[in-house]
Amino acid sequence: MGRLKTDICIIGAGAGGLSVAAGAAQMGARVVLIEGGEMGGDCLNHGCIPSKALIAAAHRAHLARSGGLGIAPCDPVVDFPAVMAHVAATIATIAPHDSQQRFEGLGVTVLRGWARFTSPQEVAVGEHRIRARRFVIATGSRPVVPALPGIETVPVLTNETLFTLRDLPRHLMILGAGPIGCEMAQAFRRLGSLVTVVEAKSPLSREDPQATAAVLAGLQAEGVDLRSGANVVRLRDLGGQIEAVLDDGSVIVASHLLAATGRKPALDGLNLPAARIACDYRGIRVSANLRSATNRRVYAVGDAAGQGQFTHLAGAHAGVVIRQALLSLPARAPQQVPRVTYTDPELAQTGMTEAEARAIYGGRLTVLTEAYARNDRALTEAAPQGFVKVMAVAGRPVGATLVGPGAGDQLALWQLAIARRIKLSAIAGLVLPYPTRAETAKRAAGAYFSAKLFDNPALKRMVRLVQRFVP
Ligand SMILES: Cc1cc2nc3c(=O)[nH]c(=O)nc-3n(C[C@H](O)[C@H](O)[C@H](O)COP(=O)(O)OP(=O)(O)OC[C@H]3O[C@@H](n4cnc5c(N)ncnc54)[C@H](O)[C@@H]3O)c2cc1C
Ligand SMILES: NC(=O)c1ccc[n+]([C@@H]2O[C@H](COP(=O)([O-])OP(=O)(O)OC[C@H]3O[C@@H](n4cnc5c(N)ncnc54)[C@H](O)[C@@H]3O)[C@@H](O)[C@H]2O)c1
Repeated sequence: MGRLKTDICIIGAGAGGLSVAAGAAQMGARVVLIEGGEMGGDCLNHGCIPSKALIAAAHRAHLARSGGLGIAPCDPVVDFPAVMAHVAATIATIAPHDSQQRFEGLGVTVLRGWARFTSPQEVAVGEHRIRARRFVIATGSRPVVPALPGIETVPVLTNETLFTLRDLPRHLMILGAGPIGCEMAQAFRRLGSLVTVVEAKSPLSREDPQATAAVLAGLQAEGVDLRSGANVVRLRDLGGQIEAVLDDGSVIVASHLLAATGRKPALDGLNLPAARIACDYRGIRVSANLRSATNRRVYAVGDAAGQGQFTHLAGAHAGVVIRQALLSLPARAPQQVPRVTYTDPELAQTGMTEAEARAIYGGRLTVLTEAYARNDRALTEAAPQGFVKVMAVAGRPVGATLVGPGAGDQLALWQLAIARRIKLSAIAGLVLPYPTRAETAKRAAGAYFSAKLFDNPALKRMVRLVQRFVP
């Protein structure tokens, strides 16, 4: 049995754990990193990377099928095994960055196995016992499969198995229209599957309703059969087919079933009581600095910290832990976390939605909406759908909602502006390259001032006065 003493012991080598490990090791700390599954965690192996690689292939098929701008549409031949080979190759290209070899090269001790606490200051993995000054729980989350009558009798795909498919589903039924459900519905539809989505409540319910409507209109126009406010009351295996009976009496018969009904923190098996670490359904109970409320040696990052499920949030959490655990500096988890749903059109959000801002600021809120239909680049592409909506208070943005191609990339400007409290006047005054979709940001910001500038009798009088005297 190996007994190890270290400065930091990290459980989970996904986005959060790897970022803490890389930062801590390169700053001179002794680091033990424990991974029970695959290095790289969910994002690399079963999440962001395979889903976005699949979405990219589906986008190509969609472009070919759409034609337009003088290009005749065609019925693309989708070679699904080749599409999945692209997905696997993308993972393989990125994997070395997250590999055991790379981390050992950085001086990290990497142990493969499932970790469990044996006491408030010790973790066991296989034959090893690790005592550490600080522990970081970075164990991520797992898909929740709903306990529907008959679900145990049918094969259920989750994100952990979806990307191992070798044959294109003839008819994919998806439970849940959150980001996973919507992204995968559109991708599989574009690749040629029939797709039915059953959503118990409302699709993308966190998002701005106007933005959601634009995304859903796109999905439905492409043939995704979306059943909102519908519940599956019974599932049955018809021998190679899956039958779902909904609460309105309708019946769906599909070849495949994907559960995209949310995720719960992966804390089972950690034996948290042995370390006096409190948790709830969201994750480890942590303070604003991500430290366990009940065991001060312990931090949680990423999905396990229960503050949101995004790779960039896990990365930001890692920085918060490193500041405190290595440098003894204060730090807090970020409050303003952007999110993007990678449908076409993309839906990107940072800061407050209109509804959130209105609830807080009431009449002080100004909402500035700028449609891409007024953007020259969008018009050259004959893709005028979507808009930028900016929530502004006292001359500064407090939220931004973007819908359209590349909305996620264009969100960066608003993320910075809101985080750094940059004034709308600064954005309106930017010189941006023409023609770009980013100009929509400048126009939206400019709209805050245009009424004051162009419909202002006092200003008009002043301009006329000045004009009388200038030579
Ligand atoms: C289909 C899908 C698409 C997504 N797309 C996006 C996206 O586009 N953008 C985005 O920002 N986010 C996306 N996400 C979310 C993103 O994948 C997660 O938020 C991110 O992976 C969380 O990182 P993490 O480090 O907290 O956990 P993970 O990456 O899940 O890593 C946790 C690791 O801990 C290991 N582990 C767990 N328990 C133990 C234990 N007891 N002992 C040892 N090891 C353990 C696991 O094996 C795993 O490798 C997506 C998720 C899914 C499912
Ligand atoms: N682009 C991205 O950044 C991205 C992409 C995918 C996933 N993620 C992360 O992963 C998390 C999980 O995604 P998700 O889409 O699985 O979860 P989610 O919780 O966001 O959405 C799940 C949906 O399933 C519905 N639902 C729950 N039980 C149901 C049932 N029995 N029948 C029908 N519908 C049911 C819910 O009402 C909800 O709309 C997200 O919250 C997000 O943080 C991010």
